[in-house]
Amino acid sequence: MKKPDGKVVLLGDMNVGKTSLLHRYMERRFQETVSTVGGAFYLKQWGPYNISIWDTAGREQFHGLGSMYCRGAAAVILTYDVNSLQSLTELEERFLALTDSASADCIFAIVGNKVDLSDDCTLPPDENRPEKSGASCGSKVRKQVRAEDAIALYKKILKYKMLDEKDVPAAEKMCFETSAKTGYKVDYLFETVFDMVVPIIVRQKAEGPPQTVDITDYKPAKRTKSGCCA
Ligand SMILES: Nc1nc2c(ncn2[C@@H]2O[C@H](COP(=O)(O)OP(=O)(O)OP(=O)(O)O)[C@@H](O)[C@H]2O)c(=O)[nH]1
Ligand SMILES: [Mg+2]
Repeated sequence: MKKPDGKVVLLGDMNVGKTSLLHRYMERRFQETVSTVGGAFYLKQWGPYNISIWDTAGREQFHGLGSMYCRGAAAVILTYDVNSLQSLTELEERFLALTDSASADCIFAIVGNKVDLSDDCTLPPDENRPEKSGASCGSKVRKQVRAEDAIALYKKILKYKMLDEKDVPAAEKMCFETSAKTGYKVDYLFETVFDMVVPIIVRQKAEGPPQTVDITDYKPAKRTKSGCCA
């Protein structure tokens, strides 16, 4: 197997569509998924570099693995469901701390997935939020999370990381809305992130191998019959 030069990690609550986004990008289709167990990765050739893209499990029981997957990551894609405010809140409360093990110059992207369920129902900024999830908006569900909410989270991340807004990509550039189902903005998301991680990969390579063990170097002692990689 080719050795990855850099790592991108998808984090976020269960059911937000991390696996579906990765399938859509790598396999060019939307297919039924099962909730991820542990983690799995794809390798993507980007220019002269091999980038490993890690899909992690959002389920609470696998939470402890998150910081291991993030170790040395050049980028973290924090994913939520635009129809679930709770899934955005979880990014701050549960997932952000897992990124402490990422590279010091790690890029952060915030991705609101499943816009196909609500893309023509954006809540106007001056309107109160619906009381309950699933408020009707024509034939679609009203979107619960506004782009401004994601931008506010990005700014909180910069504060948490003690980064200056001037030194990092603008919030508007790093907050995306996607649909794994229709493919909307999925290529744009991954390709923007890949372009941004190249300088980090170049620096990481110049500095030599990391002193910490990388999960991507892990070689199982014995393969199961199915060759499972979960
Ligand atoms: N309508 C719609 N459904 C989606 C989209 N992305 C994912 N889904 C559905 O949402 C459910 C969860 O998707 P997954 O990709 O398995 O979610 P996940 O974030 O990987 O979940 P965990 O592995 O449990 O952490 C599945 O039923 C998907 O078919 C999308 O963009 N639009
Ligand atoms: Mg999954």
